[in-house]
Amino acid sequence: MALPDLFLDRLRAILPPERLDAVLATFETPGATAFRACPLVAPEAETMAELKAEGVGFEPIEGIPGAYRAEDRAALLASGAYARGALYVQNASSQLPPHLLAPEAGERVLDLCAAPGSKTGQLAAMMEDRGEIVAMEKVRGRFYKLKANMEAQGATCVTAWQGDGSRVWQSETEAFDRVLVDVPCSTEGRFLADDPETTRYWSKRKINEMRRVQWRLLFSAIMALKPGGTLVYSTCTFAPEENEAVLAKALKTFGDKIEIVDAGLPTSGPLAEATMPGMAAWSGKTFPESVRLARRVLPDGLLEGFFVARIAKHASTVRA
Ligand SMILES: C[S@@+](CC[C@H](N)C(=O)[O-])C[C@H]1O[C@@H](n2cnc3c(N)ncnc32)[C@H](O)[C@@H]1O
Repeated sequence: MALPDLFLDRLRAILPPERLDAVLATFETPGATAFRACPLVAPEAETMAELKAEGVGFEPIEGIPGAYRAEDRAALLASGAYARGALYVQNASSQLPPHLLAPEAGERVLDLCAAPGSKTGQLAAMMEDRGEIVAMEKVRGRFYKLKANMEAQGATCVTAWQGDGSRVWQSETEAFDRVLVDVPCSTEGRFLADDPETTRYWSKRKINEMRRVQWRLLFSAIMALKPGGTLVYSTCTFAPEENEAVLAKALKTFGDKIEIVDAGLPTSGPLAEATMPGMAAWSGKTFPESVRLARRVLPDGLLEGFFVARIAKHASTVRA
């Protein structure tokens, strides 16, 4: 397997031994295609009926509301619904964070690292396009992609801002009901053994660089969240430095003003079987017990490798 040796060694230390072979097998072939309907473009029932009428096969994904698995990717992409923007191709794991965040219509929501807008569009649909989603993106080209995607998905409640999300809290202190922090990461969950491009920029140094960026973003997200609000932190990587260690730093910094709470994922069924709790320790460091409430999603050919955590903010983090 052409994956970096250091990555494989780390994975052996991260995963339970009985899960290792199944996870390694997923790096050999691209995963199945998952998608969701875009109800702000056309009602979901109409889109699914249209796909059926065209002979495009799909089945609902158990445990993830509104997520479907396509039988044949090419047929899905050739469908009328895809051409009209009535459906959006999005990995099943990537559809989890918006469900954990559970935004309600009328709320003010911050999507701190938003492009290309897969989760922003999903949030807007969950909010029935009512309220406001501020969607931030630092990289100019990706910001324009985000804007185009929101237009295509009929998400008029989204205000796209180009800028550095790690600074937004300075002007938007405790201003949002919910915050999604889907941080940039070392993307280990997307590695493919026969595609060197997927691992090209990976290194221990990259992990450490990402960890610093992620901490600044999570800090900003917590500061921008109203007391009483909910935040979801997610990555598509296995590295504990970018996952549990970032959460542990938040707990150390903010104490009992924040709390990691149960992620709220199903406790039985295929999704539950594909996940494991956050790690208790890594590299000689023990994490606070509540970090175990985060969930690691292990890739299984449908779900890609992911990490999700839900944080409740109990009190203001602004110093008097
Ligand atoms: C994992 S991707 C987000 C994917 C997106 N949430 C989605 O579901 O489509 C992380 C994004 O954060 C952006 N980013 C990196 N640093 C940032 C920063 N300081 N502020 C805001 N966005 C940033 C990256 O350019 C990238 O588009």
